[in-house]
Amino acid sequence: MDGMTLRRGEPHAHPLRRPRAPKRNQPVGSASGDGPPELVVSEVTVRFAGLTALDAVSFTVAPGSVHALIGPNGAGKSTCFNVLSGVYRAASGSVRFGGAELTSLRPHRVAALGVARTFQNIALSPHLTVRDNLMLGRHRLTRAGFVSAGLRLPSARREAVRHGARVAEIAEFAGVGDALTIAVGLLPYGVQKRVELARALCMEPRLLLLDEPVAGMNGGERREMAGLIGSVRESLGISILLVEHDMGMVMRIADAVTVLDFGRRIADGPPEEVQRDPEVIRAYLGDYGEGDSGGPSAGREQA
Ligand SMILES: Nc1ncnc2c1ncn2[C@@H]1O[C@H](COP(=O)(O)OP(=O)(O)OP(=O)(O)O)[C@@H](O)[C@H]1O
Repeated sequence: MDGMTLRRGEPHAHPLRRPRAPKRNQPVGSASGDGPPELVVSEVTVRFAGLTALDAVSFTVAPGSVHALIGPNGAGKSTCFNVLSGVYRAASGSVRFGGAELTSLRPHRVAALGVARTFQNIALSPHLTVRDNLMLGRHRLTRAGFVSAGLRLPSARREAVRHGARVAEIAEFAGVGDALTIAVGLLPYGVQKRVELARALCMEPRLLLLDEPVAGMNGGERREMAGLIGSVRESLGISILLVEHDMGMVMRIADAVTVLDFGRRIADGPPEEVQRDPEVIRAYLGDYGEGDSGGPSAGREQA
């Protein structure tokens, strides 16, 4: 299953047999020849004690699209991500990814279906090298058992070589190929965030959940990350659902936007429509204060 497709439209090519290593952001292939299925979130409700964090929220992430989930602080975005990745249970509603119902699955079962996630705060092992962190991302694809790996049986060695080559390829794609032997904790913040995205790609996902991928980055780092996310969509055909406060980035890279406010969906559609929606403008003005530049149409100049 891992890395068998060079790019969409070339389903039989094997990226590891290519004569030249891909340069940064060149296609590296996806998990399988299959495109991702739709992600259909239907009427999902989540309650914490007396608080309704998500109130019958519905939206659909089209296959191969970049879909942004936005909203003021406390709107329910992280709660939604946690439902999609199996961390929180919904009180009601469903989340279908192809033929699978995700709401009843635990996180490792959701991951096994090809749903990978990055976190708001970097969740890498800082003392391990980039290569080792990325190899950990391939854990679920590893077939060699503990014993055969420990005994360094030929089959386990061959598998390790194959995963190592794939890791190097994905690292090149993400622009961190030069850092494979460096401990993650020694790298600049923006590079660490790209390593995190690369680790998610190492799971050969069909759907990527990116939680504030450019939070804390400077302008240059933001542009690089936006370019990388665009490349993931264009080269790998992976669906991407992202939570992001940087509205400039959302409006530039998202194909569709869902807006939450107090746990309710208040808008859903193409970015240019959503940013003109009076209810969305009201929600943001309420959150940021009138005249503040943090509203949904404010960020075009950002990043
Ligand atoms: N584990 C929890 N227990 C109780 N309440 C929670 C829990 N997680 C979230 N909430 C509450 O649910 C609501 C939605 O929170 P959530 O973190 O999903 O919002 P968000 O849109 O991601 O906000 P932010 O942009 O600030 O990260 C908030 O009122 C929050 O306080």
